[in-house]
Amino acid sequence: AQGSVTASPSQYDGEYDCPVTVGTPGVTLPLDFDTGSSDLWVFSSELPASERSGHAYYTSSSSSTSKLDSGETWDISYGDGSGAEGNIYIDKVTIGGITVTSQAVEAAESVSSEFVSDTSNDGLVGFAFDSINTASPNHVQTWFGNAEAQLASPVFTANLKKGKAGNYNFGYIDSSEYTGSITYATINSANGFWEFSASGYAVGSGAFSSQSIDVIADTGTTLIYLPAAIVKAYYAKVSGSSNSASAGGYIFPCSATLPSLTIGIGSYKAVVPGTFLNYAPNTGSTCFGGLQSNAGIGLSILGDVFLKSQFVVFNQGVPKIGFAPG
Ligand SMILES: O=C(CN1CCCCC1)Nc1ccc2c(c1)OCO2
Repeated sequence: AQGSVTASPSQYDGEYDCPVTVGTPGVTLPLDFDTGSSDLWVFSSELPASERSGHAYYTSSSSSTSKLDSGETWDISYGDGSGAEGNIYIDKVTIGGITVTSQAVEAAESVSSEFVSDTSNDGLVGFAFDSINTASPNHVQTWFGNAEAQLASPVFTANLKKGKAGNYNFGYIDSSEYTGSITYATINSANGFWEFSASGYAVGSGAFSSQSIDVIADTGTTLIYLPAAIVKAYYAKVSGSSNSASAGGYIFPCSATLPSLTIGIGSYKAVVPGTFLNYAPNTGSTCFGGLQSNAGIGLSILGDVFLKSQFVVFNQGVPKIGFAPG
């Protein structure tokens, strides 16, 4: 089997949400596909009504195929401080025409305010490695982990776009979605992430600095977070920029012309256009950068600002990750 699903950007490309059908009869929910985590969780009838407002949700008792995963709970916290927790049902989950008949569906009993107010999604699908799934006392498998048996190849691809719909494909690589050739990097999955070493960076037309940068590819994170020294070197080329405590990161005049950012993957030079690095308006005539320091995060993240400039192959078989111009 093979599948494909549309990925729709929220405002400012903050996240990319995809329709996922759960249970029988199916309820279709827009879920945030997140290669930085490994829980599939949904807003549910078990939430207080106040936390469900503005959201669609899963009601396990209305699904004839739902079965309580007795004794199992989940509780997740994300790097941005948001979180959710609840209990678990086994039910049918279909994405892009591919159905997993016995998927662990983590039903939310409580969600943090960030999720209540983010009405773009009604939960998440984690596409990282099973080792960081939060179900307890036993891990549950990701949807992709369960779907792999149906796929010709243990791959999914991300074809995210700036300001318009893109897609995720499962089980195949569509050569019409990229140009040139795909360059792969080996994945170190020891921390449960799609983690690899980038080979360096360049700012605009400047010299490429060859250095190993440990990064994760995370579709669930909006921005790019890199070591402070690299970020400082980037904004040194943006007149009027500053690292603003009140804004929570680097800002600059919205009229600024931003240089591109090149990230090396092996010998491949992945270029993020300067326009992608003006993320969104801040206050007044200042704008907030799509590249920010990783200080305090503990790792570097290639989030959507980077990923939407590329065609990305996530191969869980090896594991390896591939990039080509989108
Ligand atoms: O938390 C996330 C991603 N997370 C994915 C699930 C939805 C809520 C956002 N990313 C993230 C991770 C570390 C960070 C950060 C953001 O901001 C500063 O440090």
